[in-house]
Parts: sequence; C-alpha cells; structure tokens
Amino acid sequence: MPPLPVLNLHLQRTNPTLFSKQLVKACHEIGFFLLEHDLPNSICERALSETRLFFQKPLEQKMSIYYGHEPSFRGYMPMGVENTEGKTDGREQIEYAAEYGKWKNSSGRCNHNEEEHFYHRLRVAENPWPDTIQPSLRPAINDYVDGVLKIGDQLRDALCLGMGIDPSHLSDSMFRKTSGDEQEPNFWSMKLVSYPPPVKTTNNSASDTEYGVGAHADSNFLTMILQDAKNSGLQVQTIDGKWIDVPPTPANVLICNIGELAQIFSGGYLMATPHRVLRPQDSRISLPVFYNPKLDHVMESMVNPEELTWNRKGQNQWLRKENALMGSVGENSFKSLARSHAEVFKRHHGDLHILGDGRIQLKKNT
Ligand SMILES: O=C(O)CCC(=O)C(=O)O
Ligand SMILES: [Fe+2]
Repeated sequence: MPPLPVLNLHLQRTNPTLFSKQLVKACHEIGFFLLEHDLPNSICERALSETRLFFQKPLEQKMSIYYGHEPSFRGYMPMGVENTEGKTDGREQIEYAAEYGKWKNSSGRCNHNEEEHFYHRLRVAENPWPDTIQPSLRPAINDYVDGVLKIGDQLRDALCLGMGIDPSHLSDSMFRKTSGDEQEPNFWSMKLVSYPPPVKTTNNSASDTEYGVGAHADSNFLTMILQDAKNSGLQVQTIDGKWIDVPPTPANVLICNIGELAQIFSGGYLMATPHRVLRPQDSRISLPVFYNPKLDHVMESMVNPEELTWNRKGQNQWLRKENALMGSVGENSFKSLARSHAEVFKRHHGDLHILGDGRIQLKKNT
C-alpha cells in the first residue's frame, strides 16, 4: 500500500518553492499528507490531555455544554447523535468554531423579509466552554487552535504558490489576516473527538456501530488533525477505491487533507479525498481543525485546469450528484452540519429545507 507523503514545514521557510511543489503534488495525487510542524509539543500534548480529561467526566457534566439547545451546532455531542450517510457514528465530541464577539451582529434568525443569509445563524459570540467543570480546557484549546490556524495560513499561501497563483488573491479577499482584527474572523471550526472502542457482546462480536465516522469528504478548505500517538483507525480512500491506513502519529505531526472548497478553488486539481475512521481497539482522541475563509465568501476556481499537468489516474470518487459542491463557505458548511445532525436541524431550523444534494432552501411561507 502506498504510504502517505510526509512534508516538513521547516522547508517552507528554507526552500518555499520546493515545499510548494511537494505540497501541490501530495494534494493533487492523494489529497492527504503528514506534516511535521514546529508548534510546541507542550501545546499539542496539553490540548490532547485536556480533551481526554473532559471525555472521562460523567455524562451529566459533559451535558452541561450540550449542543442541542442552540441553532449553531456548537458544544457537546454525546454518542449516537451524529450520522454520516444515514449511519450513526461511533464517537462523542465537542464542536467549536470561530467566536464572532462584536461581529456576531446577526439576529441568528432569518425570515423572508430580511436580507440575511440562513448560514449567519452559525455566527456565535462565544463558544460554550465548560468553565465550571474544567476551566483549563478553554486556554488549552485556544492555544492549540491559534497555532494550527497559523499553519493553515502558511499551507494556504504555499498551495497558491505551487499552483502559480499570487497568494494575495486568496488571502486579501477571502481570509482575515491572523493578526488584524478590523474584519470578522475566518469561519474556522474544530472538533474535540473521542472514539471509544466498540462494546463487545458475550459472543465477542461488536454490538454497535462499525465506524467512528463514516466515509465522507470535508466541506471546508483544509483540515489539520492532531491525534494521540497510540491509535489511529483513520483511513483514506485512494483514487482506485482502496482504503489505506493513516499510521499512529506523534504530537509533532499533523495529518492534513484537502476539503471541498480547495477542490473548487483549484478547478478539481486538488482533491477533497474521502476518508473514514474505524472504531479503535483502545480509545482514541483526535483534534481536527477545519480551516476556512470568512463565512460570507464564495470560492471560485482560480486556475484553468486545462493548463495544469494532471498526474492522477482518475477523478475524485466523491463527485456525486448527491453532494452539491457549493463555493459559498456558509452554504457548504451548513450542508454538512445539517446532514450530520438531522434532529437539531429540524428543531432549530424548521423554516429551512434540505434537498437531496445538500443544498438548503427557505421553506415557502414560514
Ligand atoms: O478523527 C479523525 O481523525 C478524522 C475526523 C474527520 O474526518 C472529521 O471529523 O471530519
Ligand atoms: Fe473529515
């Protein structure tokens, strides 16, 4: 089985042209790579251990930040509430996203008379942090996300360079600069995920769901994942339909993959690769960060695909009529949240209707 490409972020500083070339090759041919990075080990280990601590708490404590009370799909999602492709996923998680503070500005509601996009409901002033039961989680996760988003900026610019696009075309119009605060934040999101091992029945067969998360492609621009070193179970689908294992990786490695928005941006040259997670033998923690432009932006192809050299033998398997690829950051993000959390979507967004391909429409006369 072909191993995943390994890149080292240090090369981005010493030889940016070579790094960009390696990056684009990996993202074109498989859409997944392992990245050796220089985010301090202490930040990564602290984020993992604080996450592990949270999931060891009793259910009623974790439910203090339950996500189902709010329309924004943020907070604690217990085992059994999430599905992929109609099958229940075998994981529990906390989902967080960009905090909008003074930019929230939105009623969180939309109606037929307002010029407000339904996906503005995803803007929240502050995430639901479990400060009363674990005040140390918030700073640990904030430090981790800040560091990973900076790596995302570097990878975004390197992707542009490698594709022959001036990086400022993307960074100026679609992304807020990491250091500036005069614009609303980029719509990043993240998960703190716990994959418990399957519960065995007396005849030793697994009694519950087969996958930690079922096969899917990510709807965002670029994903970066830290996992605990002992376990993986993450699998990537190659272009010929085979599943390959992502190995266990230490804290100085991020598993990175292309999302649908980068596929759109590159005219399909970079691939939003299907992946899934098997249930682990032993429990597994992972911390995926989903890097994205601002919520209101609409991604378009910035290259002429015919001018690029295609090395890949086939098309992305995930291009299916059941999955509309929408350049709108807000619409594409809402698609995967609504699909994965049908109950919460119905409860809080009864005025919206989701079509078979994931597009969302306002119901008439609500
Ligand atoms: O936990 C992982 O390693 C991957 C999770 C994932 O693919 C997702 O949440 O989109
Ligand atoms: Fe994913």
